[in-house]
Amino acid sequence: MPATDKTDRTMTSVTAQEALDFHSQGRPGKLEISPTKSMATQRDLSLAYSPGVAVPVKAIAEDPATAYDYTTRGNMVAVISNGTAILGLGNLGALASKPVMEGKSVLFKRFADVDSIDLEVDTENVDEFVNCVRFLGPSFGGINLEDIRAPDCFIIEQRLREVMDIPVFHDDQHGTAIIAAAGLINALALTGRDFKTTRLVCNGAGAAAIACVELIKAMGFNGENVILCDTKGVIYKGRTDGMNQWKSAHAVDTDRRTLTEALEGADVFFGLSAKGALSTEMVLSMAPKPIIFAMANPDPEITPEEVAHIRDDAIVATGRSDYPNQVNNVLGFPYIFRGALDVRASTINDAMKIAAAEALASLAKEDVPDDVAAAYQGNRPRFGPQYIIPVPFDPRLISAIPIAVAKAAMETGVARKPITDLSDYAQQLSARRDPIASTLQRIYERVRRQPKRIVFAEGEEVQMMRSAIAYANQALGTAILLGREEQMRETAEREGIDLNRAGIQIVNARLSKRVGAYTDFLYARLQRKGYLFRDVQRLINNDRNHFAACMVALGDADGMVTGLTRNYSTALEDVRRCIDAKPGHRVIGVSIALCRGRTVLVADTAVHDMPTAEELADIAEEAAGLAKRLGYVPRVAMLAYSTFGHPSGERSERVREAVKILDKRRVDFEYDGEMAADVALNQRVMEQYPFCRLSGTANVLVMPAFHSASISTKMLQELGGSTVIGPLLVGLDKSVQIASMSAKDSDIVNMAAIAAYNAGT
Ligand SMILES: NC(=O)C1=CN([C@@H]2O[C@H](COP(=O)(O)OP(=O)(O)OC[C@H]3O[C@@H](n4cnc5c(N)ncnc54)[C@H](OP(=O)(O)O)[C@@H]3O)[C@@H](O)[C@H]2O)C=CC1
Ligand SMILES: CC(=O)C(=O)O
Ligand SMILES: [Mg+2]
Repeated sequence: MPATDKTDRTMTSVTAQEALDFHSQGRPGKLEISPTKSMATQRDLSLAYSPGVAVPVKAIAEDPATAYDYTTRGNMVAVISNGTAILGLGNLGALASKPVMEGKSVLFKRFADVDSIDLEVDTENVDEFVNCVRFLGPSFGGINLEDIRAPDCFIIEQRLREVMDIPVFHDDQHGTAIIAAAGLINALALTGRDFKTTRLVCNGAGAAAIACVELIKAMGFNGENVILCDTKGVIYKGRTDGMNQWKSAHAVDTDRRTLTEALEGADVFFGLSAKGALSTEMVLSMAPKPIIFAMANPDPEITPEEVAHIRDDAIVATGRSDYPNQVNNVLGFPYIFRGALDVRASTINDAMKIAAAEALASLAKEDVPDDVAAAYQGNRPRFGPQYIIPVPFDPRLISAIPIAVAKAAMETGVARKPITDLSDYAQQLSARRDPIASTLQRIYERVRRQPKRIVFAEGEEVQMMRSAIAYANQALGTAILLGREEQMRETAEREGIDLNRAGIQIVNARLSKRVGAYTDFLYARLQRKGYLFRDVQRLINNDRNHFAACMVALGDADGMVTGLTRNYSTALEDVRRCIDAKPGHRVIGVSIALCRGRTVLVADTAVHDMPTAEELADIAEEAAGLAKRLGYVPRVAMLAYSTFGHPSGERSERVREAVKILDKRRVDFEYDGEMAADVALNQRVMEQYPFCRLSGTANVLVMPAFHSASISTKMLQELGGSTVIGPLLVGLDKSVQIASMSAKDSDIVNMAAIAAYNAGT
């Protein structure tokens, strides 16, 4: 079990009890199988099973490649172990390895949307193991071998690769090697070293260690400068005790015999052995600025605290997520298989591994988005000794790594289904990570074709600056940051943000030549609403929401985003002083909730407290309009606590009345109600009302009042695991979006993109 002390960690560790509770609570274990096709009706059954299923059976028999079209094969990986080297815990058997293998399967899904199942094979006999696995090819697009001890793992992998026509990848070997190589590239760069002259000692000469050493040598590391050690000490030329052919291949001419001797003056330590194998004395004897990758799991060869206690010039990495610099194969296997599956690669070769390592290393050098900063509990990491490698929750991994792997597969001729449009592939990859992406993808794409000028009203806020940079970087248009330039530049300098790039414009309201025009414009609107000229002057000079909204109103910007420093309704009031509703429209808020692959729009989540029947009908029209603009065919449910008159009550009457109003208006979208949420969202429940006019479950939910809208979307987010975007402002004459005060920079960029999209692409 991981230690429970919390000294100087970036993240809290876990207790043994917490780990057991986590695994036993609810449904025991960590995964379940869920169908991808509806099984609601007799017809579904006929299609999914007999007789319908016979059709794809025959098609696959005729052309085996169609298995990728009609079955799960193309996205399904088996995680297979016999439990002979479970993490660094040793040989605890196949059954005991199951929590780790279930874990790997879950990580495949979570990080790269690869479906996966764990298979524990209860034999230590190499032939039996190979014979068990070799016939499983038809079920899977790839085989991930895990926690099988050396040297058995080398023989098993080699033999399976020979007889199977799908990638067979021993993760402890190659996954680990890829991540360690990526970390090494960056640690060498940070300490001014190179592959030719650096001296490396690797403790452990098993699966992970041999693969790490082989990969870095394949990448150009000088083999003469690498010493391997195992439980018997240094692996030197001529040693006979405890040797095998894989160790012999890396034996060197040296008179050093122990790990202690080997490490004297060494630049790099790779630990792929066991807890506590590296002593502080050994660390003291290493060269200046030593690089120490203590990768044994769950407990490293030495802890970062122990190293920090004796020297302050070391770069330290471990395999754990509760220290900085996690060098762990979780950063690799999900994405490597993603890329390999997507081109139907027949194997995962060295070129694909090196491409993955290089892509990972480069990513660590880029500016870090909010989601990653959150994984560091708010301490935004910057490339340096404490951040040489991205963290597993880095949302950029899903697009960066698979694409590098897929390209390398195509270049080396092992891709059976090459990808022609890589930019389209990059978008598909992002969409896999987060269902929001597929909804937003279209918006981003359209904005890119017609870029827009968006004013980021709270330009002095760091998140606004980061979002503006991201907006400009993604070629969405010009990001106008509103605020005092000097302040902004100071903050930017401190935060390492580069404002001197194309697509960024800074506007200081006080120095702007447009102050007069904005003041006149706003005074004309407000003079009969109790505002004196100098009140309006003050609003324009001192209040960035008013200035920004006037910029948009008078065409100096196409859209605006705000919300970080004021609550939603205050920001909306600011904007409404400057911008009206679009003629014939009503301003409302619509939230988009994405859950388990389903998207629903919920309205009104921002403006109307207790809408009248007339207002509810307007809300339905506005929300349906947004749904159409987002590419959905709206099916609007007018929600209430009752369904079609039962139980009756005064509050539901307003909703019923709204349906009648929509009838009179002859609107051109599907709607019905009043109905309860389960009727709207569950096909089987809806079928109990055969007269219901919705052709399927609702994708637009009009709530009877603001409180139910707000409460239900927040519950969806907190309890239902939904991602909720918005509320998006709909119905304004000009394009404005208000982010929530807790918005991350990625949320703000989304809001800015939506503002740009609404500005008339
Ligand atoms: N961070 C990561 O992503 C990963 C970390 N690992 C970690 O690496 C370690 C090894 O795993 P793996 O290669 O799969 O296991 P193997 O069983 O294949 O290899 C273990 C190797 O470690 C050596 N060893 C064990 N204890 C010591 C010690 N005290 N001093 C020197 N050498 C020792 C063994 O020596 P001998 O040959 O003499 O028996 C053997 O060469 C584990 O702790 C595992 O958790 C593994 C994969 C990924
Ligand atoms: C991380 C991993 O695969 C291991 O420690 O075995
Ligand atoms: Mg492992």
